[in-house]
Amino acid sequence: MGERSHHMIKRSGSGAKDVRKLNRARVVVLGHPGCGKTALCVRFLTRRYIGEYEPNKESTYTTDTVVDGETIHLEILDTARKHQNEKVSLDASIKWGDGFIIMYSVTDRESFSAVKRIKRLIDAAKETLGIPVIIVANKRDLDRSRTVRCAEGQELAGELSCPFFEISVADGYDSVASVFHRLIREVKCEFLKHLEAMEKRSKILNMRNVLFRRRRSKTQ
Ligand SMILES: Nc1nc2c(ncn2[C@@H]2O[C@H](COP(=O)(O)OP(=O)(O)OP(=O)(O)O)[C@@H](O)[C@H]2O)c(=O)[nH]1
Repeated sequence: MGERSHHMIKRSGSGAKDVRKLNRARVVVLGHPGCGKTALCVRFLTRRYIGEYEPNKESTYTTDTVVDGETIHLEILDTARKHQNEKVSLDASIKWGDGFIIMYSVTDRESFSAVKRIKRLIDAAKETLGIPVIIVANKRDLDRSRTVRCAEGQELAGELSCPFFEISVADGYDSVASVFHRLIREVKCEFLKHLEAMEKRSKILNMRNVLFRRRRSKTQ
């Protein structure tokens, strides 16, 4: 996985099995303008739904949340409209993140079409497989104005191998929390895979060093 320097790993006392714990994670919320990114972040942070937000505003929020009994410190980047067309700054935001929410509105086909493009940007910027990405369809309360069927969202998510949620930020907090918690679980899972790969690599290097030293002592 990408840069992991900001993560802290807690280890238990001597003799006990090491406990690897992800203490912090960075989440980036991406999506076409007006799909509800700020509403999603504010709902998660405050449990409240506020109808209108300043558009085009990029914000970073921090919060502590408990997932599966473990507290995790989250930094959440709510990307702004300008970013959707500015590849360089979007790249920087993507490199910063550990996990991603790509959002669209079920009332806006254009926002649905943007999902694939955004996913490609994430894959290109991270240059590695297994980046945790969740696709979120929002505004399901506006069923009469719906232009994207739930099945289309599910199909797209399947194609991109991402978990999928269809929610209404306006309607409640629980589904919003489920999105963030699922993403944190995915980030944790990738983090552990990354640790295991590093440990395996260091074991192989150690073995090579031991063999090398043995061979040298024999020839001396
Ligand atoms: N009916 C309904 N409206 C919503 C929902 N979520 C957000 N909205 C409304 O959609 C509009 C845009 O929401 P924002 O959260 O500002 O969207 P954004 O993606 O942050 O927009 P930009 O900052 O312009 O990129 C606001 O008027 C919200 O009140 C929802 O679940 N249902």
